[in-house]
Amino acid sequence: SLEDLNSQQHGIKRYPNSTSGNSTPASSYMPGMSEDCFPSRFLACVSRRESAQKLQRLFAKNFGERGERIEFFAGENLRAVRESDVVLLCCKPQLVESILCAEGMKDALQNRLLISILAGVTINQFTKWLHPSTKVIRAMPNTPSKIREGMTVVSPLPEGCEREREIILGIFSSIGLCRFLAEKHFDACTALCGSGPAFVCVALEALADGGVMMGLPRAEALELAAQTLQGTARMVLQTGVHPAAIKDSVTTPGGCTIAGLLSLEDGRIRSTIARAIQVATEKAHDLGQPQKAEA
Ligand SMILES: NC(=O)C1=CN([C@@H]2O[C@H](COP(=O)(O)OP(=O)(O)OC[C@H]3O[C@@H](n4cnc5c(N)ncnc54)[C@H](OP(=O)(O)O)[C@@H]3O)[C@@H](O)[C@H]2O)C=CC1
Ligand SMILES: O=C(O)[C@@H]1CCC=N1
Repeated sequence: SLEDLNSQQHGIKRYPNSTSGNSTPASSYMPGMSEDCFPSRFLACVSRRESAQKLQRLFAKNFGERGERIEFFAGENLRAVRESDVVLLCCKPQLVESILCAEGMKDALQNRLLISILAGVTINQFTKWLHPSTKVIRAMPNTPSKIREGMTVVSPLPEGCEREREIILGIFSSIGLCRFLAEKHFDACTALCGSGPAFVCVALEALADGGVMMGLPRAEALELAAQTLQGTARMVLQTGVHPAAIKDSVTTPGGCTIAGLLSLEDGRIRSTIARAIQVATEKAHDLGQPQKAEA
């Protein structure tokens, strides 16, 4: 099947949301979890009251399709953590120490699952701020999660954490693809899928600009570019065909595609894009080191 081809050729796999085969009823383990391991109650914490109000307005319209509830807290991290089973940490890397070392936080986080999406901050760093009973994992989601087309990479869980694994998949599979990868790859994943949407948007904008240069109306040029990008990416994901094979199949000998491709190669497009991932990876690593992040 296409799915088999995917996992053989590129290891692409969409993990299921379901908890089939699970023998522990969710309610006996974590009261805030629904049966399918998706949280039934969310407590969103920010620092400023205006942010909480803004989020409240935003989520008033599009939240709770599975019956889950959301509440907003400004400057009340400790209270929210005490009422939670799973904590998703999404602050800037340079704020993590002050947030986790706030009075009472270490105790409040005992026996909780802490999921960090912070760039560059390692699990080893977290263990210094936390009680040993706090389970820490890292996740690196990206912006297309907003339309449930995200790519989230999650660090592996220790043995015996099947329930936590299902909770993590329940959360991140609901907003796109989710896969586990060793923590040593996280800085590269941060660059490729965390920063990736920004890099892709530069290419998208440039494609549309080229169309505009040749007389296309701006809106249509952007639509053509975006759908072309989406369609091609979906071919790779759904069929497992290598990008080089798609490129070759488009390229008629002596045609216009090879003319455009040679122009791209003159501009060293491949090494330019690959180097962007390299420097973003190096920077992501530095974000976890306080002195370097501030430099
Ligand atoms: N942007 C992206 O695409 C991705 C970002 N990340 C990671 O996500 C993290 C956040 O990045 P980003 O979303 O860009 O940052 P933002 O500045 O947009 O969001 C940070 C949030 O943290 C809140 N906050 C700040 N201080 C506190 C505090 N003391 N207590 C509670 N909440 C607080 C802010 O609330 P308030 O508004 O009230 O100040 C704000 O809502 C970073 O660690 C980044 O590495 C990971 C993957 C992708
Ligand atoms: O630019 C950043 O630091 C964050 C991490 C990945 C995406 N944005």
